[in-house]
Amino acid sequence: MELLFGSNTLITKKMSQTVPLIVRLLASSVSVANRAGKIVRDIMSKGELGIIEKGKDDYQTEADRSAQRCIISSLSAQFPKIKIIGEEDGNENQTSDEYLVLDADKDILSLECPDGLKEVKEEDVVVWVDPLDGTAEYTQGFLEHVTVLIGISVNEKPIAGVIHQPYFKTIVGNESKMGRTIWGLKDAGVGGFTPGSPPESLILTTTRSHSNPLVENALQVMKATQILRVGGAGYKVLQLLEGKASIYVFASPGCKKWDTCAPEAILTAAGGKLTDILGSSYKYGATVSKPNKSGVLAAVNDELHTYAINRIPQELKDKLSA
Ligand SMILES: Nc1ncnc2c1ncn2[C@@H]1O[C@H](COP(=O)(O)O)[C@@H](OP(=O)(O)O)[C@H]1O
Ligand SMILES: [Mg+2]
Ligand SMILES: [Mg+2]
Ligand SMILES: [Mg+2]
Repeated sequence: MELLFGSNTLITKKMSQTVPLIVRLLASSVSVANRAGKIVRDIMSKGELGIIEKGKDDYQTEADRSAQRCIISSLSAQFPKIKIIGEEDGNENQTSDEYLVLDADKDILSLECPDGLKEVKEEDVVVWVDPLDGTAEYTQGFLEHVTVLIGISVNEKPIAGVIHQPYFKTIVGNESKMGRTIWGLKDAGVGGFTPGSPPESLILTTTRSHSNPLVENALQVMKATQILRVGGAGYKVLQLLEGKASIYVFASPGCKKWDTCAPEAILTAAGGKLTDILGSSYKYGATVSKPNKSGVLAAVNDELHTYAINRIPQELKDKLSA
């Protein structure tokens, strides 16, 4: 009787406690990323991509626009004071009831919030949204490279994030399920996939569609046994998380804060590191410049990250220093 009374009290106490903002925001981000992934698939199935050329080798499709509208409408409806920055211009203030998602993932809601994040307020948070990472690959049919990225930063640092893969196929019995969502939270861990150990030999991952002589130079000096060339910052960091590659090298401007915020948060939560090619961390506050001018260098652990930084020639570092 005493035991029953004790556990009931505990349950009541737990339910009456409110879930911290960061956990609620991550749980909502997981739900909305799933919906954005469905939008990305539906637009591809209809076949009307509505491609716009934003710049050289830089495209936007109806999927980028609609997925961003879904994510920004849904998160701003629930967290009105949070600053949300999305890749696609002219979309920030557009809200749409059609795509409104007000659910929050139940498993994430039950995560224990790390002590240092329990008191975070909406005003301290900036969310970076890449509604479709790997647009070039999306238009060319390399659909498994495509991800939806929602990165959560607090006081300029990426502390949580979601990478959703709309085209990841899981076979359950006779049925196949499309899409999976990977998440990470600083000091709490990562989930949604099976982490893999780094490969035995040095395997690099890099851009498939935005290479240039600087990018190639940085790859050559690493003395790797293999170089994987795939689309999207999200997909490349997933390859690190899954043990398919150990270093992501991109010695070029081109990636922006929305490309790296979510991947950096998840990689860091898993024990890895993402910086520019000089080894300095990017900041993710509301007023920072959007381009990652000094490239991207990410590794599964500190040792491999240091190895890579040390191999980049000083001349190349000078060329890319901001
Ligand atoms: N030279 C460049 N010009 C424009 N965008 C670039 C770029 N280099 C990289 N990016 C952006 O960085 C992300 C990862 O690039 P990559 O696949 O080449 O590694 C892509 O995001 P989006 O697909 O979301 O635009 C891509 O557009
Ligand atoms: Mg783009
Ligand atoms: Mg991107
Ligand atoms: Mg994009």
